[in-house]
Amino acid sequence: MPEAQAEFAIGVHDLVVGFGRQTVLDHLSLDVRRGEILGLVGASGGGKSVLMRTIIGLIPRRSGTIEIMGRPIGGTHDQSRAATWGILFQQGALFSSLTVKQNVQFPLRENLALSQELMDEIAIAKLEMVGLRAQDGDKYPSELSGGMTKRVALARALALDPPILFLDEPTSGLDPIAAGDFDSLIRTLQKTLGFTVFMVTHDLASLTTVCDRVAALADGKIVAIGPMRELLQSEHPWVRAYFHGKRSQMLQHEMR
Ligand SMILES: Nc1ncnc2c1ncn2[C@@H]1O[C@H](COP(=O)(O)OP(=O)(O)OP(=O)(O)O)[C@@H](O)[C@H]1O
Repeated sequence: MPEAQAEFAIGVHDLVVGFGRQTVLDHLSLDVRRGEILGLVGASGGGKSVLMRTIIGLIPRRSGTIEIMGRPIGGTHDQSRAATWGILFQQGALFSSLTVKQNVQFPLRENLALSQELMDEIAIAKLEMVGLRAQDGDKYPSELSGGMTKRVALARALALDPPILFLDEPTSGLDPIAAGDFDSLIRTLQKTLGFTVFMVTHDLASLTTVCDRVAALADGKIVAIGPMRELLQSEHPWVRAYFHGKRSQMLQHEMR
């Protein structure tokens, strides 16, 4: 199907992934709609990162199909898809020996042949887009706060204007104010640019305020998916325990 007609940005069908004798994802199916922010929750060690890494081709699958923007993708890393998604890994994962500007320019250098002048302009535009200043571009990662590091990583993930953005626990390690600011930034950019977001998170505030839908991963499968208010009604034991456990109840009460 041509990209313009694909209803789903990501379509995962009957996916099986494992390591040795361990099966992590067991006939898992999941559709991510175009232009939505989908949050993925699941137990620690339940396979959230494995699912994300399999979708982007970093982990081979045993069986099942994966479609990105209506096109099937291969079982291993597919370089031609580099401009289709941007990724923000949990720790930001910036190159410590490169300046902020060089980090943001990295995907441009890898995938396009642009003049240095144009790359500088793009890098500054991307930094401003994520709320940083042009002069921050000359700093090194060690000179940045946690919130700034995430923003630089986001600017780098969006350098090639990808239609899909993968976020792996984007607010982990941030204080509540910085986390809230980062959530708002994601929401604003998504509304403005219209990309699709696939976000792994444990952050109840992010799930409630940013995600259009939330998917719950348990026993290697998606056991519930829908807007947060529907997930809160789910009868699945793990989903109930997750959202109605003592800690979640306390937070939800505080968020009211
Ligand atoms: N490269 C690998 N080789 C072998 N086992 C792996 C590999 N990557 C992940 N696993 C295993 O797959 C399972 C799922 O791991 P995964 O990192 O996806 O969990 P997660 O849901 O992201 O957890 P967390 O919320 O703690 O980050 C774990 O048992 C883990 O040990």
